[in-house]
Amino acid sequence: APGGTASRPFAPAAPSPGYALPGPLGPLGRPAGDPPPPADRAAATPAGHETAAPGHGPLDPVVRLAAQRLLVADEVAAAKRLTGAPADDPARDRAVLAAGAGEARALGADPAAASRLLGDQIAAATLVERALLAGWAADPGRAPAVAPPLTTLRATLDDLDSRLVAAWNDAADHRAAPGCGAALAAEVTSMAPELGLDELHSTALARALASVCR
Ligand SMILES: C=C(O[C@@H]1C=C(C(=O)O)C=C[C@H]1O)C(=O)O
Repeated sequence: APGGTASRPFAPAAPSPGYALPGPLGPLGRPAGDPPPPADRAAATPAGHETAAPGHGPLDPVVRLAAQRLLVADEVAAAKRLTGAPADDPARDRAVLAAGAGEARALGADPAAASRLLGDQIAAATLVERALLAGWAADPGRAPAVAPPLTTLRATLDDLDSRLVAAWNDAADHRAAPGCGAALAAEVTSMAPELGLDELHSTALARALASVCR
C-alpha cells in the first residue's frame, strides 16, 4: 500500500494478503443485498459546519467525510471500468490538490498541509479503485454494469473535499493534541461498522487519515 500504514495506531491489525473484494455494487457501492445505508449517511450539510454525530468525538466529521469519499471511489472505479479509463489521473490529482490548497488559504489554514490531506485522500481512493478494477478484471461477472458519469462523481468529490478541508481546519486543536492518534483510531473503529466498510475500505480509510494528527 502506498505510504504504508503499519506505524499508525489506527491501522487495521495484520491485513491479510490481498483485499477481500466486495460483491456486485449497489447504488452507493454497497454489495447488492446489503441493507440500505442509514438515511443520514450521505446527508448533505453546509460546508464548514460538520457536527459530530451523538457518541462521536471532535474528529468524527473528518473521518466520516474521508470514509464517504472512499465510498464514492467505488463508483469512480465502476465508471472507469465502463470507459476503460485508468485508476490514476495525474491531471485530476493536480486539480484536487490545488483546490484543497485554495480552500485552506481561504480559511487561513496551511495550504501545504491541506494538500497533504488531499494527497492522502487520492492515495486512498486509488487504492480502492485499483483493487476493485483488478477484482473485476479477474471476475468480470462481478463487475458493475452501470455507473454514474465520472463528471458527476467528481462534482460529489469536490463537495466532499471542501467539507473535509473545513472539518479538518475546525479540528486543528484536536489534531495537535497528544491523544489525536488514539482518538482517530477510535473514530475509525466505530465508523467501519456504522458505514459498512469492508477490509479494503478500512485499510484505505487508515491511509486517508495518515497526515491528520500533527
Ligand atoms: C477519483 C478519481 O481517481 C483517482 C483519484 C482521485 C481523487 O481521489 O480525487 C483523483 C484522480 C485519480 O487519480 C478520479 O479520477 O476522479
